[in-house]
Amino acid sequence: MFVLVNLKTYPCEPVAVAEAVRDVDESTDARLAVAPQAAHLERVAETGVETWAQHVDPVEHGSNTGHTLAESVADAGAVGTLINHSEQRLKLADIDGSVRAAERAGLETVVCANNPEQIGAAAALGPDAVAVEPPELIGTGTPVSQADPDIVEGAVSAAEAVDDDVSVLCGAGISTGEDVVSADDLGAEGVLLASGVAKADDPRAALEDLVDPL
Ligand SMILES: O=C(CO)COP(=O)(O)O
Repeated sequence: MFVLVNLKTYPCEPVAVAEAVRDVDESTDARLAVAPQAAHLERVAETGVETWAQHVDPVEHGSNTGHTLAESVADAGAVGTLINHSEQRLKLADIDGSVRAAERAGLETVVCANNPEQIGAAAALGPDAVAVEPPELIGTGTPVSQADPDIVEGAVSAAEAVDDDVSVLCGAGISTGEDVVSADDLGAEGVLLASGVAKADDPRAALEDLVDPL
């Protein structure tokens, strides 16, 4: 299973969380990675943890003030990027442009979507993976894998129908090892989570719990 920890803009210590993700990754067969704020990518990547960007824009080098260039996040040490997160929604043409920009920079891509219908559309753009995250469950601590298992199974079927090379992750409310096992049982190849680690009193212990049953 792939466990991708999104730090959003939570007030956590990104390097300390990165070191915990790196250390826990070494103790498990699961693949762990962390997605900090763009401004923290370099410091996080220097810890040796697998580092992801939270977003890249559909732009090239040039006059694009304030945009996030895929090549810059790759230079900072990111190896992948989220695209179209529920908190950073893009138009369809821009999702396509961001996937192409990420590919150009050699970044792995996970395109997020709300439901199986959108997952099918996202898979058609040819990312490495898609992630289904019902917005109403994000940050609630109620895991999608238990609250809405149909949406995870539906996302797996929708992606498979379009392109079975595209992996499916799920996210929203995932915070325990049991939640990750449920996601695995429903056919997801990984989970995307945030508050369960970034807002935990002890992020390292939260991560250890997450991977314990894997
Ligand atoms: O949006 C998410 C991950 O990108 C999910 O957030 P929570 O894990 O806080 O529900």
